Amino acid sequence: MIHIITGSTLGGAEYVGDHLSDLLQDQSLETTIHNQPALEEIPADGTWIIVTSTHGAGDYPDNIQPFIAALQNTPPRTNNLKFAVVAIGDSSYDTFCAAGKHAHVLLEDIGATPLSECFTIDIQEHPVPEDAAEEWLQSIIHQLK
Ligand SMILES: Cc1cc2nc3c(=O)[nH]c(=O)nc-3n(C[C@H](O)[C@H](O)[C@H](O)COP(=O)(O)O)c2cc1C
Repeated sequence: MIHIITGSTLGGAEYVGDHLSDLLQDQSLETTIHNQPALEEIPADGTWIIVTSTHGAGDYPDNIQPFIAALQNTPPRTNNLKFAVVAIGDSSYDTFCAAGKHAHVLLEDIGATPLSECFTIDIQEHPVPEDAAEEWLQSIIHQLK
């Protein structure tokens, strides 16, 4: 099972999560989308794809903050957990994609196995972030089958 966990304020990261889910299902892979992620409801095995934007001054969107805090405070066993992070942001901020970059390091710190580097999408360059995310997915999808 591939769990798609989104952090979004304005909906953009949620759209990217929906698009990745559709593409994965087209390849007969099973997905569950968590737009209000709660750590206790998401098994720490299989694959997590975290898709998060950055808000405030390098902060996580509100909806994903409790999930991240729970990961920090009560990390699950991650021996069987692979992950990838898609970070969406705007390069006009000094804190470009800070939330997604933080999530990537956090998951590595708690022992999960990365499937790729943290993938950043700059909305200045990619006003439709789904397209960049789709291209990225093609580069890692062989690891998900
Ligand atoms: C108030 C505000 C603060 C933002 N702060 C950052 C930031 O610190 N770093 C960054 O990379 N992008 C920042 N952004 C850009 C958003 O991450 C970007 O617009 C993203 O596409 C929003 O995705 P969402 O619709 O999922 O919330 C900010 C946007 C807003 C409106």
